[in-house]
Amino acid sequence: MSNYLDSWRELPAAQQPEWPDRGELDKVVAELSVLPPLVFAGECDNLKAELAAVTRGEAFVLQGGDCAETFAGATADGVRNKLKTLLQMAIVLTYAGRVPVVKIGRIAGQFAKPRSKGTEVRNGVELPAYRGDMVNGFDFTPESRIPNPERLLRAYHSSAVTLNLVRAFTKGGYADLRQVHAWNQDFVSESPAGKRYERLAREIDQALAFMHACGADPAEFHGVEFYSSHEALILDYDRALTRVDSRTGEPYDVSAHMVWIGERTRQLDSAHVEFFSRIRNPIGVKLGPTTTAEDALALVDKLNPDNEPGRLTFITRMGASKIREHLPALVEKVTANGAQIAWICDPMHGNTFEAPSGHKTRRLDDVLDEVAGFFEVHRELGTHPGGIHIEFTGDDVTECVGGAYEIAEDDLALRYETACDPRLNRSQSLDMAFRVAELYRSS
Ligand SMILES: O=C[C@H](O)[C@H](O)COP(=O)(O)O
Ligand SMILES: C=C(OP(=O)(O)O)C(=O)O
Repeated sequence: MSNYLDSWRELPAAQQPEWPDRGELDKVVAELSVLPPLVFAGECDNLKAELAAVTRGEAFVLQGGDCAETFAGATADGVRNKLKTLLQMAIVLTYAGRVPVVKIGRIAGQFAKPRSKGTEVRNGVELPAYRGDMVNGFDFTPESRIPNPERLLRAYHSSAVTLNLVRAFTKGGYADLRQVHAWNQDFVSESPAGKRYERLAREIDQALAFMHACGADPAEFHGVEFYSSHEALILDYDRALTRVDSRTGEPYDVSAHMVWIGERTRQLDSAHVEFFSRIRNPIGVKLGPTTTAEDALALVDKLNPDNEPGRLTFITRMGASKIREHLPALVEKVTANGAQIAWICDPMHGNTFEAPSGHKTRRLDDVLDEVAGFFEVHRELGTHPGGIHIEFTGDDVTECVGGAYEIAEDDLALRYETACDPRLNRSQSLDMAFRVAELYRSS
């Protein structure tokens, strides 16, 4: 099995850190290889079954969280705020969109970032780019930017702590449907989206009271299934956390329920695609505007040769100005080929621009327009718009412009806290959920 799982080592692997000491890396990898799994293979299979329902048009994916998690951000408040945002969005989609929602966090492992440039220049000083807390430090000093393999271990432990909190919140009463009001009790409650949410929560209360009176109180009302995911970028880490499932004898990357391949590492003959072809998790591939239908079909052949529903999700990230032009041919040809795919829309990564202040940002209107384009294309082709993949935080940050509070480019510096790309804040995320629910109902 170890040769089978190591075939990727012969192939070009983009975006890997230049570890200064290979011996140190080997020591850390050996340690990671014997640590307990973060998730169980059976849970990965459950997610695969839920994603199979998405490919059949019976459910909708909400996948989201930080662009780049940080070790410092793995606190009870930080995790609870993200979870709260996702639960609020999911309830809006379920209630207003009338669709079961598969909830997947970009959480408990999203610690590595692919970068457009290998270095960063500030005031004439050039240093290696920050590649996520799993690799090097965010501080702009030569020491902090040196890749340090000890960080792989910290990423594992930070993921474990986060997942522990997520499991406690989602199964220990916090995600109970009777808590719909509690998720809305802070700064977001005063926003227009927060007020709209409160009205919806009151309707849910009434529906619950009615069902209770009828004697119905299913377990699904008292907790939610919640899954973890990240971009499996640093192959030494994800390989070290791959274990053979004792039930089936099949290998799973047990660092997360779902892992995805990024737009920058999805080449057919790349180490990433090879590694992913060997694991049995549900997997995603990001597809940008230059993807051809032939590229997508070749990925289907390599990554899902048995055409297993729920195994492969395509996460398209075209940009608002390109999606209506580029997505139709992809979806049409892949569908004509009979491939079982869950199609989901990442409306963030194709819509980033630099504000005059130098902050990377995104306009909420562009984000919503890409989602609208995604629904239009699928409606036109008679295929299923299967979900959204977004970057958000539970905090009141000012990183994306627009929304009901009209965050302007001049406001970005007020609370710009992301370690990499700009995220939607709580009320922008809720705004988005209402919009997506409307689009879903009318599609
Ligand atoms: O999150 C995605 C990428 O890591 C990010 O967009 C890269 O940003 P960069 O273009 O600043 O390197
Ligand atoms: C890097 C990312 O996206 P993409 O690969 O689509 O650029 C990401 O989602 O963090």
